[in-house]
Amino acid sequence: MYINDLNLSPLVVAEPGESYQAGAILNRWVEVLVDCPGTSTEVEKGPNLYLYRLPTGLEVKPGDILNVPFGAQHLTGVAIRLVAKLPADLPLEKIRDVEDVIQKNFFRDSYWTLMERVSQYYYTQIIQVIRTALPPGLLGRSQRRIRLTVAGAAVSTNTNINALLDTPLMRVVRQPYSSLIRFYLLNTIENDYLIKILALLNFQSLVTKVNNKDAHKILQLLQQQSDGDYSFRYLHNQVPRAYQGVRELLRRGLVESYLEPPQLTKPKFEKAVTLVASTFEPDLTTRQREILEVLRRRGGELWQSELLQICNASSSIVKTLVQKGYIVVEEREVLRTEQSPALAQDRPKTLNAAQANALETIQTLNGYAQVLLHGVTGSGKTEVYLQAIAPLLQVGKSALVLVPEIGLTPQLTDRFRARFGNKVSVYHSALSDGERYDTWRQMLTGESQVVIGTRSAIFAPLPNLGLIILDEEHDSSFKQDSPIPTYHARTVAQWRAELENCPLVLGSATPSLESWLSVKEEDAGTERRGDAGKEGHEDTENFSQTLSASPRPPLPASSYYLSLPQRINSRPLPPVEIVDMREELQHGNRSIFSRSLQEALQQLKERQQQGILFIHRRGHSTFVSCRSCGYVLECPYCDVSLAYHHTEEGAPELLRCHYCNYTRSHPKFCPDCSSPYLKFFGSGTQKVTQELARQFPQLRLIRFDSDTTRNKGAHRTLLTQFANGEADLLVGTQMLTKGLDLPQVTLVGVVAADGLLNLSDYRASERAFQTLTQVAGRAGRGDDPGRVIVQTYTSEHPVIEAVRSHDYQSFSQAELEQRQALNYPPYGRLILLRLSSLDPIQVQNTAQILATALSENEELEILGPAPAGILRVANRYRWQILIKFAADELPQLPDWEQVRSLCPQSVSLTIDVDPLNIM
Ligand SMILES: Nc1ncnc2c1ncn2[C@@H]1O[C@H](COP(=O)(O)OP(=O)(O)OP(=O)(O)O)[C@@H](O)[C@H]1O
Ligand SMILES: [Zn+2]
Ligand SMILES: [Zn+2]
Repeated sequence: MYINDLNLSPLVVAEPGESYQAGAILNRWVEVLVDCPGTSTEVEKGPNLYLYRLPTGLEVKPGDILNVPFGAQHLTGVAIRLVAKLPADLPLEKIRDVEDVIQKNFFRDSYWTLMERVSQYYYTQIIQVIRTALPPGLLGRSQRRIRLTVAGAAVSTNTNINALLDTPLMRVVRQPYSSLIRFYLLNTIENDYLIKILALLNFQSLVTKVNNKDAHKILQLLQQQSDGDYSFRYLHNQVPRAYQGVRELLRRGLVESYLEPPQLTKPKFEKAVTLVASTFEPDLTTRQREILEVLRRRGGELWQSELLQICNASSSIVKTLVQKGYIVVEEREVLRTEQSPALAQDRPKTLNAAQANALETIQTLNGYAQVLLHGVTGSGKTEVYLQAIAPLLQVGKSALVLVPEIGLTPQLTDRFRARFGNKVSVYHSALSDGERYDTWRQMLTGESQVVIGTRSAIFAPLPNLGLIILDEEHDSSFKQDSPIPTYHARTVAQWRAELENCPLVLGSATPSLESWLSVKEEDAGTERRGDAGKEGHEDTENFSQTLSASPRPPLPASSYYLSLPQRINSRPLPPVEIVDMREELQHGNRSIFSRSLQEALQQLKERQQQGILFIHRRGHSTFVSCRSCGYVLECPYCDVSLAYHHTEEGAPELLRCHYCNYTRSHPKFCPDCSSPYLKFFGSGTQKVTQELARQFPQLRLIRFDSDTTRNKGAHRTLLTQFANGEADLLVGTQMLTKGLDLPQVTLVGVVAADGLLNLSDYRASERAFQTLTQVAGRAGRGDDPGRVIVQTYTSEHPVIEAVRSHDYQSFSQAELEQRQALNYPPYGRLILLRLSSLDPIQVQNTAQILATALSENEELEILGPAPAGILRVANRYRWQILIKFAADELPQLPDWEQVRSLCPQSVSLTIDVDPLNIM
């Protein structure tokens, strides 16, 4: 954070009145958003919004990050709006001064507007949106610190130049940064040197000029501390009016204030060794020369730890070389961005006609537009993304690529890294806080780059966005169910593309019905939404102007439909065989594997090919019950049965709740009737792998589910093992269905499709079709033809038929007709109110009261209140109300604050806009 400190707090603090802008400033007050709810004496303007005065000489603009006093604390906040005139009734003396500008222009206008749209559309306070967008813990928990400047240190040490060279500031200045920054810093030193000398000459008079008693106390405290550095809070505790004292010292240039990022997210420093001598003199021992040679061969610069490791040397030899003047050792910041193994450089492929056409269309787009790239599995969508991004990087722009799950990022990121090298960074919630923080700061530099990330990466603060891509755009993991805001990354991406005026590419083999309908309607020339043209870019001077405006879905962009109807090299899509498990039973096959699948598994080994087995559930079995009395083992906190988990021979047998993670040991006897005959029902990944091991001992297996991929890097390790041929069969859940591109996989088996089909959700069919098509699409991507076997007890289901015939069009046609008839999305819109409480009666009553109040609005269709699909989870009782309305005419929506006020304290309410899970 040091660099920023230098930029943020000027080394020389201007005397009041000296500022050339002083006269021009009319707006003397500013509304500041702080991340601190609750009561304080500050003048409140709205939720988390407080009014402050701008001290003379301090220039503040909306979007700056500020430091403000708040009660007895100091907080970080965002400047929202400048205010020229105050209402007459405001007690002026209650308004406190802004302390300082921490970072200028942090939220650019378009970024801020994005925050506001998310806040309005998802009925979430803006501070919650900001929390979602920033790396964890960046706002609010930052600590303001005060330290002596060079002049301050001179005053304190009252000694010579040498002492000055060891002040915190000088240490900062001596940090090795890029040559440009270094140049800047060196210049600063020169100036500073003058100040320093002046300070030395002058210090007595400087001190006498400080005529504030508290300031003197603070100076003393800082002098006694070896680094000359304290948190403001500490000073505040020690000195009654620390606030004024610090201001005085700041004004005199004796101290400077800086913001220390949260503990978790401090920059990481390591020692770097740089070769500074060009010739090696005879004063060197052979060993020393050896080390210098290594350094030279590696380009003259290495981390010290690396150098020592390569040379198998100790740090004392480095010290000697420093003393002899051959090398310098400096502390340097290491960015904790996710590392990947070195990759062979990859060249753009020659596109086939459909790819070339798609690329050309994308490249001719100028500004905001939406492209649906509908390409069957293995049609080369990723290659189109890569080639669309390449020219953008050439002109200094950046690209944002969103992917559904971390499970598939290693392979995808490798492909991007092989093409674009270290211009690629990864951003998702499985990174450590430090990694997230550093990756995020890397984005702020504005260098052209590619960011690949999951849902929340849609908020990546890339300044020069040239393209946004959502890969597998239909995937439901782009939607956040909780916590609030319950945003959908696709919706946010549409706003963002509009605000940044860049194209948005939605890629999928099985587009969501939302995206499909929007291109179909564009085709038919119909306008779906009536409010086009209402909005240009927001007024940028005034941040909060839209705070009260009504929320709106993204504007229709000019949209394009691009199709990649064939696989690369005209490879056929794999034939899909449907096996009716009822018939298997009739033929006396009681195994969980049909005869077809057994035969195919048998052949795998013989043909030296690989297969993927998809199971809907992790764990062993869905439930355990007693054969004697029928008792089912259930979670004591949720209304669900416990799943049996048994990882391997000798491991403890456990029962686990998949909702709240409650875990207990597997009982030997029925808790109800003490019978020893407990039976497992349903099959999860564990049971299937056990069964496989029994029936096909020759097959080597890898289990890939959330149990086996919990550790960091596990996804990559398991997938690499499989890709290297260390196993014959990959057995896993949902997370292996997407994006895997392994040419040697010829067989895909779906153990039981029924778990996907029989969900009581209006989206169940769509989701089942998408999942099964994606899984099937993993087979036959190489030279050997693929084969897919889907086992089911309901072979007549229309989804099964559509998957068999690879027929997206007629499936979505039929599905859309049903949705339209019932006014479900994408025709109608939904808002789901989720209520929960520890008190079963109160939550039910509240739900009833809310539903009654809401039904007064005739434009809304109210469904419910109804208990949630699983009434009790983690001891909380859950009820819900579904609100349905027409998408094209936004009705007068309820006043959510009023709705909230109907909820007693013990009942919590979440408003889920455009919910995907309504079970
Ligand atoms: N023009 C091309 N010539 C040769 N090979 C190509 C070409 N385009 C893509 N490929 C290769 O074809 C394979 C499939 O491409 P890719 O993974 O991009 O498909 P996809 O459409 O993204 O698939 P899915 O949606 O199923 O994940 C990859 O191995 C890719 O390197
Ligand atoms: Zn029993
Ligand atoms: Zn539970």
